[in-house]
Amino acid sequence: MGRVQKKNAKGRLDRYYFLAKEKGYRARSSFKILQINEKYGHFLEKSKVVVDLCAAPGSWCQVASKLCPVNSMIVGVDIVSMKPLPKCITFQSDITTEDCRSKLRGYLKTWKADTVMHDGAPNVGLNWIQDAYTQSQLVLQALRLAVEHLVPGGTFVTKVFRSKDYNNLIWVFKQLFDKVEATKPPASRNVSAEIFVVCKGFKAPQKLDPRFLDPKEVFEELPEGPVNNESKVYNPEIKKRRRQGYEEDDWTQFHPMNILEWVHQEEEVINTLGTVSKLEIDEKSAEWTILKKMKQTTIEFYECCKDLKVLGKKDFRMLIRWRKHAREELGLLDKKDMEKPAVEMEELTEDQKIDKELAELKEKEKLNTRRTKRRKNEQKQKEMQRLQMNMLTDMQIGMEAAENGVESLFSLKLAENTGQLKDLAKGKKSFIFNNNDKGADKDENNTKVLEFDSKEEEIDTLEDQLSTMYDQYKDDKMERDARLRASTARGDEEDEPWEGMKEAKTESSEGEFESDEDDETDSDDDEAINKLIESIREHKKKGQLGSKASNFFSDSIFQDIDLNVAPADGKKQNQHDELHLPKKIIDKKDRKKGSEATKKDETFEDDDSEESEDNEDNKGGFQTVPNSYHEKFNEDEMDYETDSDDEKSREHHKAEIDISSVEAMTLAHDLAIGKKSKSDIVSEGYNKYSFRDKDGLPDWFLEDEGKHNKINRPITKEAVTAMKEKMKLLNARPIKKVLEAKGRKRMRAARRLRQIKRKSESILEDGTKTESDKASEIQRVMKKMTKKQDKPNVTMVVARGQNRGLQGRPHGIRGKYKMVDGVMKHEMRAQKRIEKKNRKHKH
Ligand SMILES: C[S@@+](CC[C@H](N)C(=O)[O-])C[C@H]1O[C@@H](n2cnc3c(N)ncnc32)[C@H](O)[C@@H]1O
Repeated sequence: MGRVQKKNAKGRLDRYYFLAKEKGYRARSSFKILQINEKYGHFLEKSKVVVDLCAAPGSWCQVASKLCPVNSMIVGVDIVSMKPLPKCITFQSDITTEDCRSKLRGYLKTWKADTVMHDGAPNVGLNWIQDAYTQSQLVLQALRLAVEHLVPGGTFVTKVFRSKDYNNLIWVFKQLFDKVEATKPPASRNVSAEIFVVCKGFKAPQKLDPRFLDPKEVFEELPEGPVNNESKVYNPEIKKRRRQGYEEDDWTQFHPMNILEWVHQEEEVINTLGTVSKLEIDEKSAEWTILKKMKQTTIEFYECCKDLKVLGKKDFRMLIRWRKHAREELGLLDKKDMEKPAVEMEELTEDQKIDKELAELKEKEKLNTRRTKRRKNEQKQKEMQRLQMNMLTDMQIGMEAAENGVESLFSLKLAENTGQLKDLAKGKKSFIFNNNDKGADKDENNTKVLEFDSKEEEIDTLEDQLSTMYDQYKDDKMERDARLRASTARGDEEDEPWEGMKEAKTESSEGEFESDEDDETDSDDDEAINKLIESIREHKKKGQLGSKASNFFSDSIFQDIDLNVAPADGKKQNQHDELHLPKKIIDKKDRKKGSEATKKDETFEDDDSEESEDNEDNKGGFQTVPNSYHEKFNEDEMDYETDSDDEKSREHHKAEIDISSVEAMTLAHDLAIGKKSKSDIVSEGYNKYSFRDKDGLPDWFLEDEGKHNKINRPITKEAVTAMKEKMKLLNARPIKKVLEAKGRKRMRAARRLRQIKRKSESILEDGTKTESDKASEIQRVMKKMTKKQDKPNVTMVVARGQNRGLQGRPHGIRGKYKMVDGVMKHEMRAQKRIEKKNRKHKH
């Protein structure tokens, strides 16, 4: 039993009191209904109409308004006046009167309540008899109102007190509800005799026997019979119908008894506990000084003695055990105990001992298997949760490995069992443990041990495993992450800032650069270029090019290239046969023949010059063809006429270029002001990361390295400012809502126009009217349809005094109205006054 609270002023200031203050509830009893609601299936959350009987000061109403669905109707009534509550209707009335019934009916109208709550307690106090009687009456009245207003299946929560009428009331509740349960929420003080009864599933009988709600019938006295108080101790909630009323000359319900008297008592010991309210302790008595020292005389024992009415079975057992020890201490052993012959334990035979041990072992084994099963289940559950919550990160790799192996990929326990732990400790990793290898030997733990002949083989296998796991991890990640899927499909470099000219990933391109440097034949160059284009096309087909690269290669000149891979033997063919350049460009080239002003691409300057020397007509070599995209960056380097198509194409590129990072902006600035040239960018591409030896490195390693091994590009203040401006502009764009509203406005205007048209047409078709009539009618229609509709006048109403918190239309108000607080109305009036004054001054 927990600590018993004191029922004095200080005792009331318990944690619920402070909690209620903190949460803004008007009374600590709010927690009672909160706890009841929690325990009995959150019925408030499902209630659209709630009636709170005896609601003052209103904390239950507050809870209801918080938990019930939005726009629920909460009606509270109390005999005393209540401060208005937001979202609640409250009124003052005695729930036992006809006035209350009719008012309630008036508020609920045709609605039926899902929940009726009653926390009534008579206000008289001091007089126990009067209290108990009026309380039971109040409960019956509350039940009457509940029966009148509850929906079938509805819930009724009421407070009852431990009294003679308790069982009778419970019996009545059971006739009217499917499920009736008594509860004492933790927020209800132990010192209080209040109990809450939760009745669920209102049966809503067609006809109700009036005797159910008649106090005279319900609380009718039963013929006297023997009282079994003992049963009250061990089964306080016994469902027997006993209507005995109050005992003769017993007008109180509070019966204290001296504890020593009970200890000395020989008969009816347990029965006494059923009748007594409190066991009083006389601290001065000599016997108590002995009993006080017993280890059984605990703080809990003291607390239990204070109020026997609120004790449970466990507490009564503790009291009875304490009495036995007390009697032993005082030398008052029970006669029965004295008479009882001591039971001697017979020695077990050998067979019996073995049987017992066996049974114990079996039990242990059972427990063990149960425990392992439970652990496995728990692990599975965790795993499921991880999956559901998308918590699978790189850690997953290790987790999956743990699932594959006995315990993990590197099971030290297993190494210990096989005697290899020492070698491992020395750093000799010449073995791993794997469950999946079929050819491996099985050790006693049903685990296969793989021994490797050489270190290399071991490393290879490990790498294979890691690569497979990494692939699987990537697949899983792609499956889960749609964004990742999309970005992979677009190409991984999508969001990366400009990194300079990247080393081509394909073997062919790598070879190409090398062959360039080695100064090999032109045919080799051509072949390599063809391969490069081919590989680009393949990438494009697979959608593996980044958006910038896609933009670049989507230029029309690339579409027209007819790839014809040059023969590897190096035989030179006509350049036009090998690589068909777009006709447009060839024409331009032809037109340019003989012109000395041809400027060449800086990057391939040497090659081009060589070629021009070799072949004047540019027939023998590959010609770098300028396109509009290049022109944008280096217009003065290009020398060809621009026609309208080129203009369009240039515009198209301009529109598509989106500088999305400060680095890119810096680069763009540098290019624009001539601080950087194209060749600078190309040479920047050759950085310390460009020629890394990637041979044989696993994908996961390269990918991870790619994320971090990047050149730190300088950024300028101007670029940062430009980016900020760009973002500002982006932010300044109207939000979706505004755009939608504008769209709606336009739609309405179009609809009006259509209507005007339709009406005008019908007017025009009317043969009975003159032309002038028709014209004036059309004008009228147009005026009517385009007229701005005046906003309806809204009357501001301030509710003062008793009217505060009143629901519904205020008396004497017509048309649209709005409830406002006084301050707002005053302020608005003042504002209008000032405006009027200003207008006058201006005139
Ligand atoms: C314990 S309080 C209720 C507290 C309320 N549930 C809350 O949390 O704020 C008991 C209330 O019952 C009211 N009461 C007692 N007899 C009543 C009656 N006949 N009709 C209406 N209310 C009554 C008292 O006025 C008192 O406010």
